[in-house]
Amino acid sequence: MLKIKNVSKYYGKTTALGEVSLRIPKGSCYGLVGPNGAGKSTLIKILSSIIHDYTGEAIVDNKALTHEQKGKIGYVPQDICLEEGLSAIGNLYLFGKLYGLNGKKLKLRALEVLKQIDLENRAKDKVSTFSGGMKRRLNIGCSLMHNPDILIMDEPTVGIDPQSRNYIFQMISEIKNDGGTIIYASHYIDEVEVLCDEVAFIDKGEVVENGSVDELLKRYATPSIFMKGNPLTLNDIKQYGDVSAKKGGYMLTTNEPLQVMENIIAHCRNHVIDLERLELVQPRLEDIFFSLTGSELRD
Ligand SMILES: Nc1ncnc2c1ncn2[C@@H]1O[C@H](COP(=O)(O)OP(=O)(O)OP(=O)(O)O)[C@@H](O)[C@H]1O
Repeated sequence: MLKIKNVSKYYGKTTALGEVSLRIPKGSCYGLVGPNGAGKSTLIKILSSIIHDYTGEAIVDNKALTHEQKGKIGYVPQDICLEEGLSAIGNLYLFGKLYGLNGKKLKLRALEVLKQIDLENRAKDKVSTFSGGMKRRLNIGCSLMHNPDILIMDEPTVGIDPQSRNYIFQMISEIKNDGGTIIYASHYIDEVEVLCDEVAFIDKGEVVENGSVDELLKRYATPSIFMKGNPLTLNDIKQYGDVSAKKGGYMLTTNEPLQVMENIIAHCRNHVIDLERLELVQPRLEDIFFSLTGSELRD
């Protein structure tokens, strides 16, 4: 379990984080979601012991985040941090040594990690010849060298191809299956929705909401129905819920979507309206974030 209690960090007059408290369960994939400048990287840098001048407490397995606890954490920075002139295995050796590995242990661990990041066939190639996605995978591999219990990833899929993105997702589910904890910061909320068990919404340095993804979806998202018909007008449907025009049709929110769908079908049949589309729209985390903060997540 990782706990953050009343953590604040200021840069001059800028509040990067204000009294943030979170509990991150062991073995979970925990999403930190917020727009650019929300404070995600600052929180991650505190947990990775890169930033020390903060107030509040960070606690790992019931102990304050000290040098000893630091070894339990792996950090994948937002910007790729590799030695371009070294090979993939050379970089893994370098980071492994920084974490205190050497000799046979270092070599064995590097081979394990190479397999995990699926770069065995490029082990001896220089990083400067790698694609952006391969560099991202190697960057993650470097942070796994000391076999951390908690892996913190800061926007790990920015600027990569879909194939590498899938590799990263696969890696995350394998780490989770092995009992590892992942903290995944992203402003790609669709990724968080797929990968994470729990999520914290961060905006302007504050946690505006947190909890299990399923629970938040249930708690906040009102079901919506999208419909399009010829000739379907606002007057035909406004009696069934809140309606807004969207994509050439109408979006209607209601707490009784199935009943309303039945009513609309009956109404269209009785009024000779050709109903071209009638769909239940799945609630999304992105809509919840927007309704709570008024902030958009995308660049
Ligand atoms: N070294 C710094 N000096 C001054 N202000 C900073 C510094 N680092 C971050 N900030 C400010 O702190 C706030 C939080 O930034 P942070 O990088 O933590 O956000 P973020 O959510 O990670 O955003 P992004 O996704 O763009 O990295 C922002 O207002 C940012 O401008």
